[in-house]
Parts: sequence; structure tokens; C-alpha cells
Amino acid sequence: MAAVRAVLGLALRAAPVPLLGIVLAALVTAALPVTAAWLTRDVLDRLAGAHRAAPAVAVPAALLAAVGVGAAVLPHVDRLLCGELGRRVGLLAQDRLYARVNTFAGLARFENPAELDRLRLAEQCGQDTPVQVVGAAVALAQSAVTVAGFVASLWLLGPWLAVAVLLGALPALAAQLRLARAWSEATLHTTPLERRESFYAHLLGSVQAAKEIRLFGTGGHLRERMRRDRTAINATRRRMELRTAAAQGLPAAVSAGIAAGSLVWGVHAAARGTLTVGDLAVLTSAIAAVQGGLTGIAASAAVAHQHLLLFAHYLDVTTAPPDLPVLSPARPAGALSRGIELRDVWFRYSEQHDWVLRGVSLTIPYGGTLALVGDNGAGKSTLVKLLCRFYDPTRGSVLWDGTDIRQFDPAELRRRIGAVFQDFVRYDMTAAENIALGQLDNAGRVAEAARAAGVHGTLAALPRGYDTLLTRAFGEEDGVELSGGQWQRVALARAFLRDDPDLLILDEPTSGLDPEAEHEVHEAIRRHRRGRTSLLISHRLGSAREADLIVVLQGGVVAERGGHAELLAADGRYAGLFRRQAAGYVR
Ligand SMILES: Nc1ncnc2c1ncn2[C@@H]1O[C@H](COP(=O)(O)OP(=O)(O)OP(=O)(O)O)[C@@H](O)[C@H]1O
Repeated sequence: MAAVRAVLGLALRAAPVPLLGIVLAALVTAALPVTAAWLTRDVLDRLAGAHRAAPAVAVPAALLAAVGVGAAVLPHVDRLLCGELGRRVGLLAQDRLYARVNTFAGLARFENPAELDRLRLAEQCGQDTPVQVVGAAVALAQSAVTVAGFVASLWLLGPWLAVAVLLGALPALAAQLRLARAWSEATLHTTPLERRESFYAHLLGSVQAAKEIRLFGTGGHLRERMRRDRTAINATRRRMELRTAAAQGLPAAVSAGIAAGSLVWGVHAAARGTLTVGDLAVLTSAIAAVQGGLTGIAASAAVAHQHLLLFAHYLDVTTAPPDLPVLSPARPAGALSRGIELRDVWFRYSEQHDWVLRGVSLTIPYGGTLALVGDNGAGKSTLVKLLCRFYDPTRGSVLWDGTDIRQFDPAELRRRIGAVFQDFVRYDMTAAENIALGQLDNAGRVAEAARAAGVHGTLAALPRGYDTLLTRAFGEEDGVELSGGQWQRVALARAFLRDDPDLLILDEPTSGLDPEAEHEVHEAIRRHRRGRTSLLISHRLGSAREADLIVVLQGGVVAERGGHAELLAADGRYAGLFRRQAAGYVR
């Protein structure tokens, strides 16, 4: 019921006038067949009886012609109105969906496959479902009006006829509703397969994967996997189509038997003179129309039912509770003045996953730099996610000047943080836009930020300077592709654009750079970082050595901490790693 209300609410809100037009057109269209049948009866009986004169037949014949014109024109009006309804509802539904998605403060819903499937279904349903449901409901009402008119007509010709034809259609209705549920379950089953299939399809056509696929010769293997998923999807659909045909076959045969019996009775009655020729015409139209109408009602009910079941996913997303608890009113996140502390932080992505952080305690001092180093998978990027409050710690807390960050509005907290993530985004937009996205109201300082990141010269020399598209994906002639290191500098400029962030997070900011560029960028970072509180994650220990504090994370626990010299003297894990890297350079 909630889904019905939501769909109607959307349609009414988005397109009240087209919706009213569709309902009116449907009601008129519904009345046309029964009107035509009775007018035909009138014409036939007048022709067969005493009133053969042209004037007597002219009026019902003219009305019959008008009904024919109406029947020809109305479907086109309906199609226009439905098109408009679809566009407006699609726009509103999409807008509401992404407005809701934007309110998800954390990352859990984007990193959980089940939630991603739901989001994908919601995207599909938001566009199509409301229109399909409205269309099915209107078609259902239209069929119901037509059927009611013809059942009344049958009743006049012989009450048992009306009852028999109605009862004959009930099994079809029940079968359709059962099938609707089965189809919606089948869609749930095929959605993850479709998501994986489109992942393979994307890989096979993507410029990023093209090199590896060709070099490793994995194209055939990926294509085979894609084919396997599509075959599984097809098998499910085939099974469902067979089931549909089997479930609909018997009820259709019952209805056809009843129709045939009724017709035989009608012909006999006309031969006996109990029914007129006109009555027989009405009977023939009525049997076909009632059966067609009832099948239409069953099909429309099934379509509406199936789409309403799918629409539940749209509602799940648009009415989902907040993924992270946000205090209301939240405490204002003040400018950092003492530092950020992780106090006995434990974290795992879900109860099914292992612990990633196991009792981490550390402090990023105000105005100082903390370098976080450690093996792959040690939990460094996860710790960054907790600092930005993309997740809450499973146990323990992250304190901002002594206040648990759960007490702040996440958006306000994030306005105080600048970051370059390891997996930064390459936006298919212009160079200026790629940087301006760091802080849209600071777009005037794009060149300054690019200069600080050492990429101004590169961007200014592009065919359209900062207005050059950094992609050739849209077929623009002067779109360009930057190198990995140039992109990294653009991402850095995006972070530098942010006005004086209280915390600067740099997760592998120079991993794609050549040694000279790395040195330059580190100089830029050092200049930019000066006096700022920052967290630097790097596998290149040469860039970590100047940090005020170095923390070595190993298997989710702090294995060592101290200054560079102190850790070298301690001759532990850090010293071992540093010496190995240094030896690699002087060998
Ligand atoms: N969204 C996720 N869901 C489940 N597990 C995850 C998720 N993200 C990371 N992990 C797991 O958490 C652990 C720590 O990952 P994390 O990315 O924090 O390591 P890292 O120290 O940054 O590694 P690297 O140096 O390779 O970047 C890994 O075992 C990883 O598989």
C-alpha cells in the first residue's frame, strides 16, 4: 500500500494535468466499445426491421462513425500524455533518488554489494516503475469499465451468460498475480548477474583495461565469463517464460471453451427468434470484450503488482534511515587547536569481516605532520576513512580537540579537511573544473592551486588552457589525456584549493610521480603543509622521514612510533624497511 501511495504521490506531484488527461481519456476509451456495440445493434435492428428509411438509420450510423473517430484518435492523445507523464515522473523520481543518495554520509552503502544491487534496482525502478504502475492502473480501470459495460449487456441478454464468462476469467487473474511475484523474484536473482556482466562489458571496452587485456591475453576469458552470466540470465528468463506460458494456457482454454459455448447458444437463440440479429452482434462483441477485458485486467494487475514489488527497492533507498547517526542539533566543529586523537579504535567492515584496526591509539598533533607507514592491507586507508567519518569505529573513538567526531555534522567536519585519496577521481571535465570541484566557491583561485601543485605550466599549455577537457570520452576534438603523474598533481591542486583546511590528508600523493617530480611535489606539499595539521601515508619512507611523528601500522595495530632518527635507532620494522629502500637507491 505504501508503494501505491508513493507512486500516485509521485505522479500527482510531477504531472497532475497529464495524469488527469490520461484518466479522462481512459474513461472515454473504456466506454467506446460498449457504445459502439449498442449503436451497431441499433443500426442492424433498424435495417432488419420496419425503420429502414435512411433518416432513421442516419443518426445511430453517424454516432457510430463518431465513436470510430474517437477510438482512432484517443490512443494517440493517450500516448502523448503518457510520454509527458513518463518524462516528468522520471525526472522527479531520479532527482529524489539522488538527493537521498547524497544524504548518505558514509561509505558503507557504496561498498556493500547487496546495497549496490538495491541502488541499481532503485535507479531502474525510479525511471520506469511509476509510469508502468500508473499505466497499468489506468489500463486496469479502463478494462474494468469496458468489462462492466459488457457484463451489463450480457446480463440483459441472459444473466447466466454474464456469470459464466466472469467466472471463466478468474483462474487467469489468480495465475497472473502468482506469476508477477515469481517474475519479481527472478529479477532479484538476475540483478547481481547483470551487474557483473556489465562490469565485464565495461572492462572489454574500456581504455584503462585495454592494455592489460591485450598484454595478458585475457579478452577471451573475460568474454567467456560475460557469456556465462548472460547465459544464466537467459536461462532464468526462459524458465520464467515457460512457466508463464504453462500457467496461462489452462485458464485461457477454459475461457475459450466458455466463449464458444455462449456463442453456440446465441446462434440457436437467434435462429429461434429469441434474440435479434442486433442482439447477436452485441453478444459476439460482449463475449470477446469481456474476455479480452478480463485478461487485460489480469495482465494490468500483474504488471502493476510486479512493478510495485520492484518499486519497494526505490522506496527502500529513498526512505532509508541515515547510514551514520547524526546528532540533532550537532555540535559545531570548531577550528582545530589541539589535535586529533584516535583512542583505542577497533574497526571491521561488518561482523562477517575480520578486524582491520585492533585497538589503535595515536595522536596527530596540531600543526604537526604524522606519517603513517605500513605494509599493504595494514589498515592505513581504513584509518583515513574513520578520520573523515566515512565509517564510525566499531569500538573506541576519534576525538577532534577532545570531542568525539560523532557529535559533529559530518558535512561540517569534512569542510575542515582537505584530502588527496589514493584512488582519487579523474573527472571527465575541464582542467579548471577538475580543480574547482575541491571548493566550488573558490573557483577564482584554480590557477594558484595548480601552481602550488606544480601543474600550472602543463594546464596552461593545453589547447584551450584550463578550459580543455581532460578526456576524449565525449569525442571532443581538443580533449586531452593527462599522464598518471599529471593527474596526481591535478588531484593535489584540488585538495590545495580548499581554504586553509584544519587537517590535510595525503594518502599516497606521489605514488605515480618520477623521482624529480616526486621531490618537487613533496616540496610543494611541505610548503602547503607548513603549520598545518596533516596526515601523510606513503610507502616511500624518504618522504615520511621529515614528519613530526612516524607511526608504523602492522596488521591493524601500532607496531612502532617515534621520530625518524628514534625509529632508526630502535632498529625495528621501520628501520628495516627504510634501510632496504635506501639500499635499493644506492646499489
Ligand atoms: N570496503 C571494504 N570492505 C571490506 N574489507 C575492506 C574494505 N576496504 C578494505 N578492506 C580490507 O581492510 C584491510 C585494510 O585495507 P586498507 O585499504 O585500509 O589497507 P592499507 O594499509 O591502506 O593498504 P595499502 O597500503 O595497500 O593501500 C584489507 O585487508 C582490506 O582487504
